[in-house]
Amino acid sequence: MSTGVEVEHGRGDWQTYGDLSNYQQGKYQIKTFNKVSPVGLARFHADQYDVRTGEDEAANAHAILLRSHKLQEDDVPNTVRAIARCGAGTNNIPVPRMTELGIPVFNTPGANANAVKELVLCAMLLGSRKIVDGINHMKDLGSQGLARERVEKDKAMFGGQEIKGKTLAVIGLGHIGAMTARDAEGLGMNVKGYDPGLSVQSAMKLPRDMQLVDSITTAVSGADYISINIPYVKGEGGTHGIIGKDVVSHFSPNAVLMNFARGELVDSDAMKEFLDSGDGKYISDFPEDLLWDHKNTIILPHLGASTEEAEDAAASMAADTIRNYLENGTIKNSVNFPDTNLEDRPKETVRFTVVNKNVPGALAAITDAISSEGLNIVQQINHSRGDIAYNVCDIDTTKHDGVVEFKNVQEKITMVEGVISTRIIYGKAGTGYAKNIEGEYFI
Ligand SMILES: NC(=O)c1ccc[n+]([C@@H]2O[C@H](COP(=O)([O-])OP(=O)(O)OC[C@H]3O[C@@H](n4cnc5c(N)ncnc54)[C@H](O)[C@@H]3O)[C@@H](O)[C@H]2O)c1
Ligand SMILES: O=C(O)[C@H](O)COP(=O)(O)O
Repeated sequence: MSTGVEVEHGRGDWQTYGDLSNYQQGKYQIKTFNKVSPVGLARFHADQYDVRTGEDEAANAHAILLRSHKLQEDDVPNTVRAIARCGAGTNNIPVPRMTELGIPVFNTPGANANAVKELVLCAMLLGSRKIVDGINHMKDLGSQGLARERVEKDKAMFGGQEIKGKTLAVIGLGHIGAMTARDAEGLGMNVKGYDPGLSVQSAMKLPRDMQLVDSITTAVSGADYISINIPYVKGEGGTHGIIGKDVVSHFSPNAVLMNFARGELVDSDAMKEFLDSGDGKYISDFPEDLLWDHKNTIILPHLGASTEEAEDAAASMAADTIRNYLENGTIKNSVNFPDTNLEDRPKETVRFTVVNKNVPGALAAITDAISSEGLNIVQQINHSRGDIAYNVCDIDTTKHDGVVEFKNVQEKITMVEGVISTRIIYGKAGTGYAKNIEGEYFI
């Protein structure tokens, strides 16, 4: 990807940060937590990437890929440029802190939605027929040699209902909720849904006859089945315990709540009270202390996204996203950084990116520093989101024979008030990254 011109900049050794013994110059280092699909990891070509799946190998990583691992700040060395969640929920990542550190966090919208939807449909059937009780009963009978003798007689103990004609309420009509609503209608159910942030993309996937309502309580009132498919967000205005006493008080006595989103969305005390008082059911892939062994619950391991297809799709999307960021500076599907996509880098230019606090004057300081070194910006993009701003500039190298002196300009820009990090995306993979850490320059 070189233009033939040598760009003189810091080597990105990060010597300050300890052990370099496993650091291969010239390759991006990818650290994984959890078991990430090898199909996805294969997107990191071995000539440019070194993927580390072992424990204690985070030192000097350039990017992190993970699933549900609860990421701590200590897992994130200063060399890390980006983090990707192979999946939807990013509540296991300290996203606000990563934003402060200038690190984009990505997820993989929709990549595992079909898998979750299928498990929700399965849960609905588990909730309408006594399938689990029946299986356990047959095992008991079998172990006593009575299975064939009692099978017809005992079936009367396990009668159920059909889902056709029943009402399903879907809370959250994103990738999973919209698919669930559509397929439930296909199975002959009446569907209603609630989502104050419904996207156009999701709205287009909703079944034609579904009823959109304007509150959770309206959605759950009179519903036979309820599926919650929203993110878990801590703090004020968040979704912690959103299915609380007030909402549960609107449940029909026999309602089945399916929670394949996050355990913390449901207030366990309120749910237990509801389950104690009638025939309602709770089906989830998140075990909560008060609920996991209740007679009216069916609790699975966290299996929603655990299909081969979903694991491959989520890991592939995460790997492509990280590659696009590391190799081109492009941001897509970030939960804390603005979408940013500059046209392909023109020939004979060098790409330079800056992450800075979204404060007045930073952009001007960056462009001034570049022009004061006699360098010309050919194309540029600057986007912001909340407290963070991101710039990508392509800088002309044609007027420089041999060496373009970029070292000084990078240091100058990195040390501008409010700048967090800068990157020269050129030459050897993994080099050219500089950070302003509390007023000190690291490269
Ligand atoms: N069990 C699993 O393995 C598994 C797998 C994937 C996702 N999930 C969970 O499911 C959640 C949803 O996944 P998705 O892919 O559909 O995400 P998504 O972002 O496509 O959809 C989420 C939807 O919820 C809506 N929403 C947010 N807050 C809401 C509220 N208070 N009330 C109603 N709607 C609200 C949003 O507007 C959005 O449309 C994830 O955040 C994750 O926590 C679990
Ligand atoms: O948010 C998600 O995508 C799911 O909860 C899947 O989690 P997992 O990748 O750990 O199975």
